[in-house]
Parts: sequence; structure tokens; C-alpha cells
Amino acid sequence: MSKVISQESINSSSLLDFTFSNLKYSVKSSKGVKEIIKGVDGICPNSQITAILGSSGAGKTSLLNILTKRIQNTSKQILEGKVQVNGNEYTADQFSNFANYVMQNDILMETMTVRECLEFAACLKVKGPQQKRDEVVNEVIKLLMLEKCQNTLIGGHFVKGISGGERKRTSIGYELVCDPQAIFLDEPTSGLDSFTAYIVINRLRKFAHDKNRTVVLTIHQPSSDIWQMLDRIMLMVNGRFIYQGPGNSEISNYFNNLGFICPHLCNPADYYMSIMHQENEQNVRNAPIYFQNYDSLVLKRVEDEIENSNKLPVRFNVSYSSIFLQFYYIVKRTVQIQLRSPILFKAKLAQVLSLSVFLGLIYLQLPGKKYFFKIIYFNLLILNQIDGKNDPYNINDVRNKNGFLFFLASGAFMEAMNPCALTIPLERQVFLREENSKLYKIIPYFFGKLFVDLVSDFIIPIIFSSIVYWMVGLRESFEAFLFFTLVLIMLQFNGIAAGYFEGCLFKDPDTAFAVAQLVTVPFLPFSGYYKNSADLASWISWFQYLSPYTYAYQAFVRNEYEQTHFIPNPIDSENIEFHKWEAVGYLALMFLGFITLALFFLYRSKKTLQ
Ligand SMILES: Nc1ncnc2c1ncn2[C@@H]1O[C@H](COP(=O)(O)OP(=O)(O)OP(=O)(O)O)[C@@H](O)[C@H]1O
Repeated sequence: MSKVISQESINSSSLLDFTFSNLKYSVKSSKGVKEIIKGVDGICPNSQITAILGSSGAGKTSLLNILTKRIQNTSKQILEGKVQVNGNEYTADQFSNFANYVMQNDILMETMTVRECLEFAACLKVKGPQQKRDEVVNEVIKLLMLEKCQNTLIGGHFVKGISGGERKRTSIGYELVCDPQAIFLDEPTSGLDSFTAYIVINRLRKFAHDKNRTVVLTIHQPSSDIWQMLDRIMLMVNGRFIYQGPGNSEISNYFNNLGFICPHLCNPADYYMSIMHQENEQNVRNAPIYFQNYDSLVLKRVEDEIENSNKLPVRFNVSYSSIFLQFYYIVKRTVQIQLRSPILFKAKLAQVLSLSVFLGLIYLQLPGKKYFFKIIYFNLLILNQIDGKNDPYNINDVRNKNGFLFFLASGAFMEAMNPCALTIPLERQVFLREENSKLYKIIPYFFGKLFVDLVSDFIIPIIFSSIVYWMVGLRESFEAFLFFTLVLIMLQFNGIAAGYFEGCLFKDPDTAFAVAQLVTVPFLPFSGYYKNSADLASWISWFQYLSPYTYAYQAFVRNEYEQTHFIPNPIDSENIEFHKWEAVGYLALMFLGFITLALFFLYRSKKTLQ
């Protein structure tokens, strides 16, 4: 009977044999059940490259996804049969303790160079002094011939970067730096020229042979050079095997004996692909012959191979660096990315400067003195040379000032939320890949990123309020100015946390962004500015307490008018119920709430890798 691997089985084998028996996979749809994998048995032995070949739609990627545990039993997909490593069943989480999966789309951080990407993985995965990490990175760069582009940015939507082939090799290099005991690759040669494809397979072969690693890949059209390097071949037609076993002369002999003889000077891979694809009527008629011969001539041998495969318990290769180091490298990388990313950093700075001056001009001096004199006045105030006294208000000033305060309460929150709601989903695939490769854990990743966002956005409200507070002519008190800035900072932090929450909740940046607007806009009328909160119907008035705008607006209004003798005092007429520090406390609680939700959904998103 099979047993699930336990962490106790650490002192054991690093030679991994992946086996599967009677594997069936089907998906349900409105049109019925579609069988994709139809009861196959197989083995991917250690120290070899196993290549899965077949025409498009044969089920290669599905098989790879099953072996890498990306496909699980759900209400819409049925998976049957046994998938084991060294005779033990394994979970998705256990899989990533000893093996890595390089998916077809190369998921890398766009704003890092090739070398930086590899160094990041090495810092977190390679134990020992810096010199050893440099050696590993240099070795991988050399192995995959990445010398020329090692200092070029990966690139993506906003930045021009390395070529597709270099990207693919970097992606593979990233996993090689982690030195897994097994590596699975979905079409590692797609989009590569024949020479680069040869280099990639050659290096993977070296990795398998020299280090006794298990390499499993799907491949579409291997050149004859590549064909000769494949140790073990699995040929798939319509979710079943028609051949499985050693490549080269063995596979030729097998098909020669069946009467399918590869013509002289023809690439065997091309020939076998030509007899497999099911668009040709002759091939469709031949399919039963392939299957019958496989069952009678090959299956028994495969079953014996499975029976005799390595059964030593798996040695887990998982080794995290300390939480502090994980946090440190995440912070370092996030700072690097922010400094390089044109939309994130420069746009933010330009936005805060232009918006503060723009708003300052619109609401200039409500009510009061000339701006120039106000700055002098402010300096004297800081030096405690005069007492701040409130300018007299009129009803129009109060209206304009409250409009400004409300605009800030809503604008600062959304301005901080939107970039995070966009960037978190954009980075999601990189996070999932790296977390799955056990580079770091969720907590240091999450708090490392959040730390950088909070620190970098800390400065924004300070710049903003330093310009706008005095231009607009808010209460002339240094303490009031500091409190105003604090509320802005809290709003900004709440916006970031809400952006994290939306970003962790949705996979797609566009959806996250759109939903963020949809969810936050309905809170606006409840903040007390558009409608006095005392006049809200009792069945809906609780809604105001869920809104950060409410607390921010109340804190702003109380801060502004707490010393005025203007009648009616806006604190009463606007029904400001919270003390200003109480409002700040609620903003802090909301921040913690958003962070907790974001973290919860980030944990959940691990499952979406499947
Ligand atoms: N979740 C799914 N729902 C419906 N059909 C699916 C699903 N997954 C795979 N299929 C179908 O199963 C068949 C095998 O898909 P798979 O991606 O494994 O093929 P493949 O051999 O890797 O093809 P290609 O070489 O084109 O990538 C295809 O016809 C595909 O459309």
C-alpha cells in the first residue's frame, strides 16, 4: 500500500523516480465528460531526460501538470490513478520540496537584470559565503550562455529587455540555481532557434547525468541533434502512449518491427510526429495498431520498471534562509524595482507635486493672508514667536474648506490604493513561482513588500501637506498641521492596505482595479460630507462606519474647527461624532483589517497555481 511522505524521511535518497499507474484524467463540461488521459502507466527515472512527445492536444501538458500536482481532483475535473515518487504519493506542497516546474510562459521580474534574478535566487537558496553564491550564479550563466545579456533587464510591458530565447534560458537558470532534485519543463525549447534549443537540452542533460537529477519535459519538434540526447521517450496519441522507453536505436527498432520505418536521412522525431498526428486518416486507422502493440509489447516492461524503481524515501531538499534574510532580500529587490519602475516612482513624485500645487491654487487662501506672508507667519509660529489665531470664517469659507477636506479624504485613499491594486496582481505570477520554488515564505514576502510601500509612501503625504496646507490656509497651528499630515499618512496607508487586499483577491490587474473603484465609490456618500450622517436612515447608517473616508473626514474637520468660535461650529453642524484621535485609532484598525484580509487571500492564492 502506498504511503504519503513524511518529513521524517529526510535521511534517504536524492535519486528520484517518478511513476504513475492507471492514470486517468477527464474534465466535465456542459457537453459532457472529456477524457484527456486514458489510463496510462509510466516512469520518469532519475539521472535521465524523459521527453513527452505527441501532436497538439495529445495530453502532454496535462500529464506534466498531473505529475507536478498542478491538477487535482475537483468537481469539474476527475483524476484517478497513482502518482508517486520513489513509491510514495506526494502533495503539491511536498512536490515543491524536491522538484521545480518551469512553465511554458517565462515568469520573471521585468525590472531586474538576468544576473540580478539569478543572484536573488542564489541569495535565498545557496548556503555559504557570498563567494559560493557568486560561483553558482557564474556557473549557471556560463552553462546557459547568458554572459552577453547578464546585465540586461528582463523587460516586459514597459521596458525593452532580453530576447525570448534569453528569457527562456534565464527561466531555466533560475531553477538550476535552486538545484532541485528534479526539474519539470513544459516545452523548454518553444520559440528558440535550433542552436539555442540544442544548448538548452544539452545543459539539462548534463544536469541530469552529472548530478543524477530527474529531468522531465514536453517537446514539440526536436531537431535530430536534440532527439539523440533524449534518454527516454514517451509518445502520446489521444491521451495514451504508443511508445515508452529508451530513445535512439531502441525506439527505431520497435517501430521498424511494426513496419513503420523512418526513411533514411529523415529526422526520427519528425517521422514519429508524422505518424502520430490525428489529422491524417491513415494515422487514425493505424491508431488501434499502435495501442495494441504497446499493450502487448511495451506495457509489461514499463510495469516491471515501475516495480523495480527506486523505493528509498525521498530526501527533502527544502532549505529556507532565515526569515530576516528573506525579508531583507525582498525589501532590497522591491526598492530596486521601485527605483527602476518608471510608472511607480517618477509618476508618483510628479503627481504629488503637481496635484498639491494645483489644489493649492484652486483653494488658495481660504480665508486669509497672502501666501508669502503666511510662510513667514508659519516660520514664526514654529519658533513660538507668535500664537496661532484663527482667521474669521464665513459660511462660504466653511463650505469650500469642507469640500477641500473631503476631496483629500477620498483622493488620498484612492491615489494610494490604485497602484497597489494593479501591481500586486501583476507580480502575482512571480510570487507564486518563487514561493513554489521555496525561495521564501509568504510572511516575509508580504511584509517586505508592504514595508517598502509604506516607507516610500510615507514621504508623499508630507510633501503634499507641506505645500497644500499653507497654500489653502488651514488652521494656523503647527500642531494642527502635524495632525493633518498624520491623517493623510493614515489614509495613504489605508489605501495601500486596501490595494493589497484587492490585489490579493483578484488574479487579473484590470479586474482588481475595476472592482476597487466599484467597491470604494459607494462609500463616498456615507462619509458625512454629501449627506449629514445624522440624517442617514437608521437601516443604512451603519455603513458609514465601514468607510475610511468617514474617519478621515471627521478627523480633518475636528482638527480644523476645534478652536474656532464661528457659529454654527462645523463640528456640530456636520455631526462630527468622533474625537480626532479616536478617528485616527479607527483608521489604524481599518489598516490592520485590510492587511489581515490581504494576507488571507494571498495564502489562498497559492492554490490558484494549480
Ligand atoms: N481544463 C480543461 N478543460 C477542457 N479541455 C481541456 C482542459 N485541459 C485540457 N483540455 C483538452 O485536453 C486536450 C489535451 O490538452 P493538453 O494541453 O494536455 O495537450 P498538449 O498535448 O499539451 O497540447 P499542445 O502541444 O498543443 O500544448 C486538449 O484537447 C485540450 O483542449
